[in-house]
Amino acid sequence: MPDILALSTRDYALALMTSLPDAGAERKPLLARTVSLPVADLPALIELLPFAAAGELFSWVRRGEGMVGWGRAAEHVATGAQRFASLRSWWESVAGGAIVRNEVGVPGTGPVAFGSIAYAASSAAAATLVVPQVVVGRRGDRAWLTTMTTGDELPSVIPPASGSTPTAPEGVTFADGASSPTQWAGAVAHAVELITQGHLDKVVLARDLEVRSERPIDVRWLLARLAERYDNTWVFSVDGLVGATPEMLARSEKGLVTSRVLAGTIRRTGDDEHDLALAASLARSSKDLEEHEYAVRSVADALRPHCSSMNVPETPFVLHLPNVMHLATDVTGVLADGASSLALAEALHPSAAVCGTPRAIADQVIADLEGMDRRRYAGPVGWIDASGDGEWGIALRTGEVDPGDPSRMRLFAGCGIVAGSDPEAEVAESDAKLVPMRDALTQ
Ligand SMILES: C=C(O[C@@H]1C=C(C(=O)O)C=C[C@H]1O)C(=O)O
Repeated sequence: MPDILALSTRDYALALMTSLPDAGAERKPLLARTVSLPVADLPALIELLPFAAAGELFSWVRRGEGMVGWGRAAEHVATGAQRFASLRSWWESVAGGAIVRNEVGVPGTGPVAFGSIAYAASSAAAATLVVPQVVVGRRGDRAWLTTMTTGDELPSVIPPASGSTPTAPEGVTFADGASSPTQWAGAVAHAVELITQGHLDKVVLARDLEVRSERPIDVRWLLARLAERYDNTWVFSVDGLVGATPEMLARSEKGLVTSRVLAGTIRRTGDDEHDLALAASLARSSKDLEEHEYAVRSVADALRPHCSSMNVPETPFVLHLPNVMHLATDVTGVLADGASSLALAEALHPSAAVCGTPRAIADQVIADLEGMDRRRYAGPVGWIDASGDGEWGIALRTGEVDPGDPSRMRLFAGCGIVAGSDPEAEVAESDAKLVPMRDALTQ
């Protein structure tokens, strides 16, 4: 294994391509070493990412804190109904058998894996956990560097410097995905009918857009734009899935569990005074409050068996993002059964924020009306450490780089549909939710 931190970023990318661990390498124990880094001169985390293929770059960053990683020391892929269980048991054995030197000791240090999980058991997309070769993290006034390998020797550690300048996408075009906005409005109208007839209370319907660029998409460009503009979100990159999600499915840290539930949305106009009036109307809108209530209940019900005490606020607050505002509720609990963050994400997925109520009927309506595979959109995305602590957001405001053609991507966005939903307004809301990724690709 070459000394990866001593290489230029371009050489590094080449070295990476020629030194991926062979199939048998994962059977060796994972070696992980975390050292403290001086915070003072550390560049912004996303700026540290080297030039590499989309699937080799990892990010979980909010307001300059979090982690970035690159390379692959180990990985596990799973599909089907057992995908969560398969990832969990793989991680338990890898992290449990790891040889670790950790001089920092905060959540996210030591062995760590980034993951993203297909929304549906029937999806053609997989669920993956990837242990990067290098992770750099920052939290408050602490920063660290973790190197990991399943080979014999850890890469030698030198303080990281900024990677090369990311390249802007060029000649980007967008085309309808599985359905045109008009067809999708038809699906929404159909869903409203099913709800009015009493078949279900709420269903979340999504649509997709096909993106083509004249050159391979440099995900570092997208991450930097998203981080700069959406500081109320977690800016993620896992295995070519890139986005800025405002919704935290499950965070678990030292026995405290939190989940940020979003449902109920209004578009921003750009006029601050008008937006404040809209925020007030959102907080009073019975349609949005109803949609929100279903989502909060689904999260609280799924967390309760794992918690000794819980706090479920009765009234949501309004979360302001540059493109939209959401009704939001932060649910917290004290963990009673030692479930890992990934096990909690499994228990919570899919919440009514991305599926509906009742869940089984909503899932069937989604399968019948959406006419597409959500792949990893609306599935959990995040990270887990050796203690099981971690953060799993819902992969929203996101796009997936085509693994076979890095100049192509698919973007996704969806809306909660209830009895009072208007199909045209839902098309406009889904357009607003596509704005972060569209802008990152074009501006
Ligand atoms: C489904 C999405 O967003 C979800 C649906 C929301 C709504 O319908 O109001 C709000 C936030 C998210 O929970 C998406 O962004 O694609």
